[in-house]
Amino acid sequence: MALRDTNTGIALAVVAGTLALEALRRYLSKPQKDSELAHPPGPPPLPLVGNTFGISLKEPWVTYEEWSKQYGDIVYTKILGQDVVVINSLEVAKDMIDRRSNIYSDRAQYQSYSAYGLLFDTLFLPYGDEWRFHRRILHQVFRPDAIFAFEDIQKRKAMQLVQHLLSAPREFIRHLHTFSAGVVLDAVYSYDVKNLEDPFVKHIKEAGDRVTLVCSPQTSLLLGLFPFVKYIPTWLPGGSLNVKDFHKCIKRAQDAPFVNLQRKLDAGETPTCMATMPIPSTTTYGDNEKTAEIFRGVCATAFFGGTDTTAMTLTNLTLALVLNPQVQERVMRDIEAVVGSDRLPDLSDRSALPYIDAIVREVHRWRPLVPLGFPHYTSSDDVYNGYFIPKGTTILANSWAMSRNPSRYPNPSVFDPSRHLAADGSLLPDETNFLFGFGRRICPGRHFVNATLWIAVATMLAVLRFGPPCDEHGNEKPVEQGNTFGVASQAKPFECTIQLRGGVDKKVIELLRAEQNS
Ligand code: HEM
Repeated sequence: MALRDTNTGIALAVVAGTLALEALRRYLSKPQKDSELAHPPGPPPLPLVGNTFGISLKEPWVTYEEWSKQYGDIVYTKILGQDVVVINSLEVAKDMIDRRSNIYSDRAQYQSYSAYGLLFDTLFLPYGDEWRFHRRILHQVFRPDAIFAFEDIQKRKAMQLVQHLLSAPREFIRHLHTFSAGVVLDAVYSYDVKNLEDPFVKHIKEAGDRVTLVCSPQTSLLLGLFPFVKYIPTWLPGGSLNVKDFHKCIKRAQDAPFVNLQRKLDAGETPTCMATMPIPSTTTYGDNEKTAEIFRGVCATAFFGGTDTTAMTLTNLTLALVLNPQVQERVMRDIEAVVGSDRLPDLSDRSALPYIDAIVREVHRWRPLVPLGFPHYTSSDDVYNGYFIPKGTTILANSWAMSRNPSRYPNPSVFDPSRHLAADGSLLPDETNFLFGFGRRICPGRHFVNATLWIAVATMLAVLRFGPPCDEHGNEKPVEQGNTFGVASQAKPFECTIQLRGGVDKKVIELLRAEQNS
């Protein structure tokens, strides 16, 4: 990472200077407010920097939740001259972002997005025709009734995951990443990943990391003020921001999977994956070449958007299982009753095993992966409940605060899947969709990832038992329960034990072996 290899003191000074200059630029260039209506309430801003320094750097979502106790569900603040509205309640978020989605569906556009060619990725595109075209493709592939096409991949990869966990349990986080990359790469490009050393995975991972670096708010600011940073040679500190090298890296990650796929097609294979799905003739954008280029970008978006998110959620899920043996016991009993012990569960058992879906929902709620969602941006002025929300306001939906609402989720810090079940054991209507965002921008991969997580939990708990770590004398050690911080937040690395559970039928062991040898 570029900022990691610079001296920390210099980096801090550059960032502080950058922030101050940017604040001054925005303050001077900002037109006066043109409405008599008040903004929503919020903490009084300091000149130039606004409320920037009153916000926790590690957990801004906690600061915003505290503000909501004083100012209400919708809080206005100014960060570096930028209007920001933070929404802390699910009802208000639905009211604004879902019901007024024609106003709340845009994304802020930083100069770095176009300079680095990031607009191949749906996530960064402004609201408009090209974005709609992306969403049509994503919907066609990942809508609930289309994802069954990927069931075999999810099942096969889950069986490989169990094998990996049994053979090297200490490296479980690595296996969860291999599994996630494997499912998504196979679903998108029909590429079979064996391990994380795979050169293909390395290329795509490097491209993903560099996209994350360039789109971070600090780098965007830095590049806005010091555009020459783009030309720093690759061998100097900061060289990973070199724009020419960046383009090469992204192009390699986007094109290589297609070259590989073409080889398969030339050899007469008929792989089922996103990249071979026919694009309906109504789904075009510009000429054929442009359509094909966009299609490659949407495939890469699915890989970038789907891989780390799946692995990080599985890491949180493993922590939840280690800390809650009673949850594991219940799943094992359910699987025994519904599936028996001589085969593994598959997605056809899903409706008969609602507790596993409840676990998946609860892990999204218990440790929200993207606690502030991805910022939306208003494309025109709005008036909400008598408050003025100007065009160009950044909208942050505080999913973390929503997931901690005690009237909706009593004892919110407790991992309790049964809160998603009715008294008769059936699933309640899904109230955890907000953890995938809002309105027209809601994550298009949510049904696919929930199916992937379901099959992973079902397969793991049919065969394995997760427990706390032990020292060399076999005594249990405490489990690390902290969280990392960033745009996405996950469990800090922790230790655990993973063992074959008692009573697993020989047929199941043979099935797993057969999958490993295939
Ligand atoms: C646990 C896993 C995941 C979580 C928590 C998650 C969460 C999110 C969130 C919060 C957003 C922003 C939504 C908004 O702006 O309101 C988003 C956007 C997006 N996600 Fe996911 N996601 C996950 C998995 C996936 C997967 C598996 C895929 C693809 C197969 C995917 C593809 C995308 C794309 C393309 C967008 C951009 C949507 C747009 O801007 O229109 N995500 N995701």
